[in-house]
Amino acid sequence: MEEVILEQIDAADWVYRGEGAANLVLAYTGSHPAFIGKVIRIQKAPRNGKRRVNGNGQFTAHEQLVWGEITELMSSSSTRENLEQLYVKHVICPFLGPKHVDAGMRVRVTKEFLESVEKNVICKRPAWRVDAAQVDTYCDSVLLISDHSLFPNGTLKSGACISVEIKPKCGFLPSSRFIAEGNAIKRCVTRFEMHQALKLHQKEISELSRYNPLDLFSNSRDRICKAIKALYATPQNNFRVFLNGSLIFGGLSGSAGSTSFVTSEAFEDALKAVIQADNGLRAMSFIQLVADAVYTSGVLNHLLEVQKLDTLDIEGAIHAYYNIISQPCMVCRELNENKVSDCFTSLHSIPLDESLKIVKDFLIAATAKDCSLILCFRPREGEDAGSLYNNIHFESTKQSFDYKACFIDLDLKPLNKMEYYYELDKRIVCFYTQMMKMEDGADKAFRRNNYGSILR
Ligand SMILES: O=P(O)(O)O[C@@H]1[C@@H](OP(=O)(O)O)[C@H](OP(=O)(O)O)[C@H](O)[C@H](OP(=O)(O)O)[C@H]1OP(=O)(O)O
Ligand SMILES: Nc1ncnc2c1ncn2[C@@H]1O[C@H](COP(=O)(O)OP(=O)(O)OP(=O)(O)O)[C@@H](O)[C@H]1O
Ligand SMILES: [Zn+2]
Repeated sequence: MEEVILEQIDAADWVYRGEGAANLVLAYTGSHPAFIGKVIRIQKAPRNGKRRVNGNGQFTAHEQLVWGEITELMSSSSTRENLEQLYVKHVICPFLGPKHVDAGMRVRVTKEFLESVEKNVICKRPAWRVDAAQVDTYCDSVLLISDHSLFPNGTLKSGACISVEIKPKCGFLPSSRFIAEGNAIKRCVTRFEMHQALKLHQKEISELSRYNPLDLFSNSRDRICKAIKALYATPQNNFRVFLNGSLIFGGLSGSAGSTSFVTSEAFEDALKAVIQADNGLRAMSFIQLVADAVYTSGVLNHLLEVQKLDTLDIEGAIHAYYNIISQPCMVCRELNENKVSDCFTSLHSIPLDESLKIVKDFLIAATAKDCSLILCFRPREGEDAGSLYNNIHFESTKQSFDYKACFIDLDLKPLNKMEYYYELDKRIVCFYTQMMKMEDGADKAFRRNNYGSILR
């Protein structure tokens, strides 16, 4: 195909779909065959002038060591943007399968295209996202990927299409021997639950989520359903629903508050287009449908395997990181000399390739702990044995759906985030442990007072 360059005149065909901290995502509304059914992912630049810790430019020398053995990543004369795409294609895709991952392709854009897009979508963007970052108009390409909230070649005649986006986060409890005794709580309380407590304290969320990732990854139909119900009740940034590509549930580009009566009524109404159930039953039917698809597709089993590449936990991997950057280990330095356990000392004497593997696997797992899954459904009319898609028969509404499952936001995590990961982990665990102690203390005081009053 002749190379297409997106220019100022093309900007009007791209409409706001959503955004995260790093990228702005636009859906195509025009008629160019190369772009129908696609979205573009445009990199943002923070307004405070600081580069994101994800960084731009190329791999650092230490990153070249970590990723060096994956020749496909090294052989390019690439920019960071190309590397991101090659990382999805050559590192993540083999784990999750090409059916569930679209690495996309880079498309060249002019500065005027990006400036025009920025102007067109500004009114759709949440104010806090606008304040935080703008389109990086110095990029000369954007990533073109399939619009996973639609079916390719879908026409309006082929019926409505409903998709759900789930950010499942980490689905297992770590069991690494490097976890300090004082942090043993990590072995029995999920990272998600502990992080919620800190987020609430920092007012990043207004209520604790009811979602437990262990339920979603449990492989049990009932527990998966429990997880989807919890995501529906407290969606935050973990759950959204789109109808024909338009948001009908959850927070666009950020966190949503807990589901109110009004929100659930509106959702119930929007579901009319796809779920053939009585009013009041559609949302529950939809939740069941999503749970069935998660269960039968088994896609989360693959994701969990990738997450579990993090075998040592950040408390172990951080030492390997210092080996790679050839600097004194700040973690061991902070522990006073007789407290540095033998297992840390032994980690500092492993061969370099072992350290590289530990950190590489940790970073791949970090991608898998932060990505999202989009499940997209369309009602199937009549028998279509030739369909490319999985089929699910939904007994409670007597409907059949085609569905597909794709992962998005499979970004490469920068090596220089390792210290941040260590610090964040410490903060999360510390806050949670303190909170438990205080609750325990308050509980004891409560019991003391009550027994006291009973005795009196
Ligand atoms: O550290 P976490 O678990 O809070 O994850 C971050 C996410 O927070 P959340 O899912 O809300 O807890 C965070 O999501 P939000 O921006 O809060 O929606 C990002 O996905 C961040 O990744 P990156 O810095 O954009 O590459 C994520 O950072 P990574 O840890 O994946 O690098
Ligand atoms: N291929 C896609 N198909 C449909 N919708 C998409 C696609 N990619 C992204 N989106 C939508 O755009 C939103 C933002 O995309 P994405 O998560 O990739 O941004 P990000 O800036 O990388 O996020 P983060 O804050 O996690 O770094 C998603 O939450 C999703 O709703
Ligand atoms: Zn160390």
